[in-house]
Amino acid sequence: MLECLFFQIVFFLHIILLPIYLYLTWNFNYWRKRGLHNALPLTLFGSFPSILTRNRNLLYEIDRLYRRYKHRRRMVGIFFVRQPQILVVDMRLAHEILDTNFGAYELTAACSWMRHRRLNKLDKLAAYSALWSSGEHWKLNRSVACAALTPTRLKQTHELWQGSCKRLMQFLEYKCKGASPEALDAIDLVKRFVADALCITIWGVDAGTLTRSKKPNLFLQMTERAVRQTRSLRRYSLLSAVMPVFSKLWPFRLISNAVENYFAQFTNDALECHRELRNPSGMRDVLSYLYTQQHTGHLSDEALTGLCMAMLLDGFEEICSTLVYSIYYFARDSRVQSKLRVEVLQTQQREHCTAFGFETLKSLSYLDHCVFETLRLSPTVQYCRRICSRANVIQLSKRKSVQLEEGTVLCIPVYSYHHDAVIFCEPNSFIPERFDNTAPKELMERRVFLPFGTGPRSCLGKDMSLLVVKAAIASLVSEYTIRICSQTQHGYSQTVDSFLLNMNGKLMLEFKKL
Ligand code: HEM
Repeated sequence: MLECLFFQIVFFLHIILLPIYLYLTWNFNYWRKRGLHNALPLTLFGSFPSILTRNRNLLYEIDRLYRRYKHRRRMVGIFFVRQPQILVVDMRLAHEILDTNFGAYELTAACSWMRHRRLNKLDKLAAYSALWSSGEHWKLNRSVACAALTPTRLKQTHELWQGSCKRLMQFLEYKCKGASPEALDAIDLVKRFVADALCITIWGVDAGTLTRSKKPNLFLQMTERAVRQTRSLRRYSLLSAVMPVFSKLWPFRLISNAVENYFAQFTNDALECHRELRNPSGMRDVLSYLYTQQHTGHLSDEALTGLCMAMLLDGFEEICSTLVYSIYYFARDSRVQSKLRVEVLQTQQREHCTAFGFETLKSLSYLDHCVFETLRLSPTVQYCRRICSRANVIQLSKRKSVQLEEGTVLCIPVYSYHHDAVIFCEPNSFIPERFDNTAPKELMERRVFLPFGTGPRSCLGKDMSLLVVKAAIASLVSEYTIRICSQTQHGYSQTVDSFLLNMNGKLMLEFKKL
């Protein structure tokens, strides 16, 4: 009787598990049939076990594959759970995909996901972001955002960030007063500063994130909420890769109603200030610029909110991460920090100034190299993904080529390029001096260094980000020494070193007034 029950259970288990097994492994011959070498996929996991085990960042697994194939193949077939994708190993091919043959790969993973959801129906405001849009929408969004961030306009806005830096230093002083030793959470500090700098640049008003108020700041809370929501898209796209029907059953929203309403109201209030000329930015902010466009008949109120919100959310996390990592590397390396301080203080003396002007900030070459070294070692965008917008043939060697179908996803492993010892000696060390011989610009032109991507879809916030990050660092190191404190030595560094900077966690550092 028991034996019979046992066989029945085994039989039913087979009936249930066999279709799942077949479903998950059905595609595993996909690349072999097309004559492309593929990294051996595992059932359930595909080429990346950590997608499900979550024991380490996906980027390390991409890096493992990159190292295995880098001198042997231009690209290899991989499986994102069961979805066939391509890992682009050859940097020249990456250049072709991102830049010279852009027409064939114009979609990014983000905008392709948004396209499938019929843009504008859900997430009205996200539709104004160049990051999330495609086709004509993308061209329009990108051109409006780029026009608001031209070098001339950035020069005008620069004074606003100087105000943000001043508020940062006042806030730091206030925070350090009671603390002993002066240990502060660097992530919290950076988030407050970046929210302040972006808010004054975009809306022309003070977000109040660097005030002494003990109450949680609503602007920061809403920004973080929106960033968290876009992050959870990763989990959602994983489920969609296993079961494409999932995305139809559960239409994920990128920006919740509450966040959308908050920023719509915020934009309205800021516009009121503009109309009554109570604008503290002296009309140098992005909203004022867009408002003049609105008067010439181009933009609706919804577009104004959408464009402003997109600019905040497309760059907030990236600037925060770059700034937090930079500060962390300075705290770990007193030699670099001292050398940087000498450059900053000597320039201050020479120019007889405390705050750095636009041109002066650009001329601080060691600071420039420190920021680029941070972006090399810890690129905030670890890999770029592109999607074939039409069927396309890629030459693998003189005699061999492979046909890629429309919709094929290609992964460009930026982190792995930045950590390739053939290009960057001692790739895992923080050495800003490496850029003394070869300037970051030259490496970017050779497409071996891609902190801001390359080609028509490269980052449009690059110049603004570099200026904001450099202004904050110059202010900090000119007045404080930054050191790792005991809490960080025995815990947090592990999390940071494992690359995934946990922006919801803490990074305790010591700030000591000079
Ligand atoms: C240090 C800070 C930043 C870093 C490291 C960074 C990095 C990048 C990278 C690597 C890409 C290309 C992604 C790809 O090719 O798939 C990108 C795209 C983009 N970035 Fe940034 N970014 C930063 C700040 C910003 C800021 C402040 C803004 C907002 C003004 C912004 C807006 C965008 C947009 C809209 C795109 C998509 C462009 C398009 O598809 O046409 N970024 N960023």
